[in-house]
Order: sequence, then C-alpha cells, then structure tokens
Amino acid sequence: MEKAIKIAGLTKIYKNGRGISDLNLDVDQGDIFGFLGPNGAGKTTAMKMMAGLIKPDCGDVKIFGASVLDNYVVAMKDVGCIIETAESYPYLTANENLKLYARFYPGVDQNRIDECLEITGLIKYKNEKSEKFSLGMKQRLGVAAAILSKPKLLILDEPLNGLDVEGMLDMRALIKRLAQEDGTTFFISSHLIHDVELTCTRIGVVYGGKLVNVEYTKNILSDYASLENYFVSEVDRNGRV
Ligand SMILES: Nc1ncnc2c1ncn2[C@@H]1O[C@H](COP(=O)(O)OP(=O)(O)OP(=O)(O)O)[C@@H](O)[C@H]1O
Repeated sequence: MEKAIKIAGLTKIYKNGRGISDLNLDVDQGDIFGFLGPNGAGKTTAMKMMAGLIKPDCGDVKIFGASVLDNYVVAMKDVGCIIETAESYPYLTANENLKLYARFYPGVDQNRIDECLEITGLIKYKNEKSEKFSLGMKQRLGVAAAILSKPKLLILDEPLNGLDVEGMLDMRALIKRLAQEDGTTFFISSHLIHDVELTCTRIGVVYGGKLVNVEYTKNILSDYASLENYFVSEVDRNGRV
C-alpha cells in the first residue's frame, strides 16, 4: 500500500542554527503517528514543511505519493491540518465559520457541518461567536474545520493544547474513532508523553532537531515499563542537548 507520508532528508535550519535536520520517516496508512519531543525539538518546523507553510532547505515530503514541493495541490487534496493555533473568524458563529470553510468543498453541506459540530462536542455552541470560546473550544472548532471534507490524513500540531481533562479524553476518543471507523491516518505532535502513549500506535522521538528513533507503541511497552522510560533512554543514548 502507498505510504500516507514519506519524508526524505527534510531539513530546515534557521539563522540561529536551530530547526530540524535530515528527517527521514515513513508513515503507513492507518497509523496514528505520534511525533514526540520536548519544546523546541523541531516538531512544528517539520510539520510546517509537511503542510507546505515553509520551504525546506533541502529534502522532500510526499503525501500519498505526491510531493508537497512539486505538486502541492494534489499532495494536500486529502489532508486536513492544524498547525500552531486553530484560527477562526471571531465575529462569526461556530456554524458560520464552518460554512465558510465548507465553500472550498463541493460535497460538504449543512448536514456534514452539523455532524462535525456533533463529533467535536460543539453542537450546543453552534450559534455562538467564536470570540466567546475558550482555548479548548477554539481547538475543537479547528478540528471540526479540519475534518469537514473527511480527509484521509490529519496533521495536528499539539491537538490537546488547552484542553481540560474531559476535553483530552474526548479528543483522544475522537482520534481513535476516526482512525477505526474511517481509516483516517494521523500525524500528531505532542510533548505530553503520557498522552502519546495512550493515543498513538507508532511513535517517533524528536530531540534537538533530530529524529532519534521510531517504534511501534506496543513494542516499546513490551520492552520498557513505560513510554517515559523509553523516551529517557533514547534521549540519553543520543546525548542530551
Ligand atoms: N522562525 C524562526 N526563526 C528562528 N528560530 C526558530 C523559528 N521558529 C522556530 N525556531 C527555533 O527552532 C527550534 C524548533 O522550533 P519548533 O517550533 O519547531 O519546536 P517544537 O518542537 O514545535 O516546540 P514546541 O513544542 O515548543 O512547539 C526552536 O529552538 C525554536 O526556537
């Protein structure tokens, strides 16, 4: 089967010498891939290149076989993403925000919008302006917008940011449900070890601008007491920065 994501030699170093270098990584269809690393490890930089928001110094990203650099429109056809913060129009209601996004997708009607509001737990706030939303509610609205067109791949940067415990449980359940029921592939960044352990089927550890290892969660947990133990041992093995 075609890889959902194929990253080869992807590098972006900022003028201050930080960033991410020589990232090589394949993500299979159906994976819930966790991109785990501390603040500043280079996760957002990598994801911005994957979504075509910044240009790499070198390397390429292919999504379902299409290059983000050479064939952007085709590569992004079946992708939904939230990078950094989920933006919305503050003076529009949740429903109006989604209607605006829906115009990009011919197949998305009011039924699908309601379904996405329902899935993300926002249906009761459907007619409230997003300026009145908490961070977690804005995050949910971002997810609702990202899933409108039923993308085959969702790229989510820190999707649990700003969510309370219940919100985290909901979001985790939502990710698993979409993966199981619709076969959606996920690429999720997080610095929350416990969350990645509970959510992701495969994990790549990034540290100091490098991918230090990639392994299936079940293999990690059969060899280590917890993902945290694995993470610490991988970081030590590669030399702390
Ligand atoms: N526009 C920029 N110019 C210069 N340096 C940058 C820029 N953006 C990010 N960096 C630096 O590159 C490194 C990687 O940043 P990045 O945002 O990719 O990390 P991250 O893993 O997403 O971290 P976080 O979990 O805090 O979001 C950091 O040291 C950061 O300071």
